[in-house]
Amino acid sequence: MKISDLRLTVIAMPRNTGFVCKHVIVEIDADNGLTGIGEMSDFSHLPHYSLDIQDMAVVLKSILLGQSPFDISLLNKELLSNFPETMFYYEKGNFIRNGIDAALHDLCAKSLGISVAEFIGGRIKEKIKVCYPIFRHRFMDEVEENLAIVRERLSKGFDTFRLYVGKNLDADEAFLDGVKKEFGSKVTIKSLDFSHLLDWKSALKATKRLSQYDFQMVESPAVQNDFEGLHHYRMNTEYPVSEHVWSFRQQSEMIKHDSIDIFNISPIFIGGITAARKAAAAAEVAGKSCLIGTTQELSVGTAAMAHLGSSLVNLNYTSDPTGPELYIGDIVKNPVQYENGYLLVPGRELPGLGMELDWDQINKYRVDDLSWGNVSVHQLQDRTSQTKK
Ligand SMILES: O=C(O)C(=O)C[C@@H](O)[C@H](O)C(=O)O
Ligand SMILES: [Mg+2]
Ligand SMILES: [Mg+2]
Repeated sequence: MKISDLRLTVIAMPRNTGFVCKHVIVEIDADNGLTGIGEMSDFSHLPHYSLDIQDMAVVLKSILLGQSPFDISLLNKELLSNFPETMFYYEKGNFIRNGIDAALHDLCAKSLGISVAEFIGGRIKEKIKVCYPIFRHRFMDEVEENLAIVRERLSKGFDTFRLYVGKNLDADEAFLDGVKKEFGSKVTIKSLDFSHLLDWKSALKATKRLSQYDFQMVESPAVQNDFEGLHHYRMNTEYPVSEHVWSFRQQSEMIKHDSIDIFNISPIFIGGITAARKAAAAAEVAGKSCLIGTTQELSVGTAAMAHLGSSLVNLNYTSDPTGPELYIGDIVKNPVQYENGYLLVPGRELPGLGMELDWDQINKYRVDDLSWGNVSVHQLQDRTSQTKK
């Protein structure tokens, strides 16, 4: 089997909040008639750093055409030399490699008639516990809106939430207080996510203030790449600490500095299923836990994470992928399913990722390019359509 063609389609998909995220659907054709699909998800981070989609297709074709899709290691090596890692969380080269790597996995597994989970080592679980995100409060009047989201999502089976914090601690506290009073033990707060907004000492002070409420762990409580700061934070708190993995150098520094307890691994931020498996194995060898993070993918990207999570031995904390629940639409005929707060892994009987593109939906949301226009810093950081200053 040889790769014969590649297509990239840009989708602009609004979230329920109105905030629009751009994603790229990847299709890789093989000379036996099969097509593998993947997703480069959520280019809305760093909106002013925009990529030329036509140019990207030309470069990717020059790397992939004529190659065997089974040469995944070789192709990843080649992709990495063209779209290298940087030490930055939202580096878009990782997004590009992720979409291609997922499509290669889909294509190879389809050609073998097996699911991606079986292709990468088999299934340990058939469903993955996930939590619903509550985006960062900037104003007190957002507290009631966010409590209403908890109410609505709880009625749909999501009993675990994560909270982005650190911009308005009065509002963070009021929200946690509201959750405790209204929902008590029916609702679990998995994590407080500081998203690198505060230095470790300020994050520690904020954590102490919020620790009168129950939460399981704390994410990104230091500025990016402050490995020692994370270690100091960790040594001064009783909560497990998690951090995203965005480069192997960064992961190795976090291991060396014993910075964290849990690696938040998402294929999008480390550059694919292949890289994510490597990161999970490194975590396992270092005696650390994992969870599957998210950029808020559509169903193709989320299915890839479900297959990955299904095969990991050290996935022992609640994971984050809830993208398909956040957007107003999707691009497949059979979106991934959530049940009682779990993401269901597409079944063994479905070859590849188990997703089928829906061209009516794609044509509804497709746009020409990845250019972004005017998005404010707070919209970017807080993932909201809110324009109030
Ligand atoms: O844990 C995180 O950090 C995220 O989920 C990042 C978010 O900004 C996410 O990428 C989103 O787009 O909402
Ligand atoms: Mg995070
Ligand atoms: Mg995102």
